[in-house]
Amino acid sequence: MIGRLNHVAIAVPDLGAAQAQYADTLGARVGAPQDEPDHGVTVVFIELPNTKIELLHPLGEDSPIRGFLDKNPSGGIHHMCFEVEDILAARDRLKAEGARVLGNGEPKIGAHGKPVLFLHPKDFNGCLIELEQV
Ligand SMILES: C[C@@H](C(=O)O)C(=O)SCCNC(=O)CCNC(=O)[C@H](O)C(C)(C)COP(=O)(O)OP(=O)(O)OC[C@H]1O[C@@H](n2cnc3c(N)ncnc32)[C@H](O)[C@@H]1OP(=O)(O)O
Ligand SMILES: [Co+2]
Repeated sequence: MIGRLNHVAIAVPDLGAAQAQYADTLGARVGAPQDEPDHGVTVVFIELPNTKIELLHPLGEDSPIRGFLDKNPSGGIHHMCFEVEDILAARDRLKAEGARVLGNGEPKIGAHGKPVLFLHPKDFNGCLIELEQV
């Protein structure tokens, strides 16, 4: 059911510093910061030949990554995003398997303008999973 690895997300305490590190130290192709108010984050995408890295920084008072950064003040890998062809079919299959779909269970539009859903990290070996319909 899951397809390509769309991105690996890293929560970072200083977005400008992380952006500069990927651009200058690692020599990567780094995009511009993008506010995602519906998701409570500002994101920067880094284009790699085979996938993307998403740098995440909290946006607003109720950011879902605030607790993670409080626990990991120097940052850390936050989630992996897998592509699916049919996100509602994927959601229903996962729910039937007992996985917890986060939020209200309905897809939101993600940073690429496509529907996304998140699955509880405790149901997947401590790894928060994002699904994106492509
Ligand atoms: C723009 C979009 C896109 O790409 O298109 C995005 O990616 S938006 C990316 C940001 N959006 C999201 O992440 C939306 C989905 N996430 C959420 O709803 C939340 O972040 C949760 C995953 C429910 C966690 O929320 P919160 O940290 O407030 O809850 P909590 O403190 O009760 O955490 C429950 C347990 O999960 C652990 N936990 C929390 N975040 C985790 C993570 N990212 N990876 C692995 N474990 C994690 C905590 O340490 C804790 O474990 P212990 O109990 O063992 O201490
Ligand atoms: Co993401």
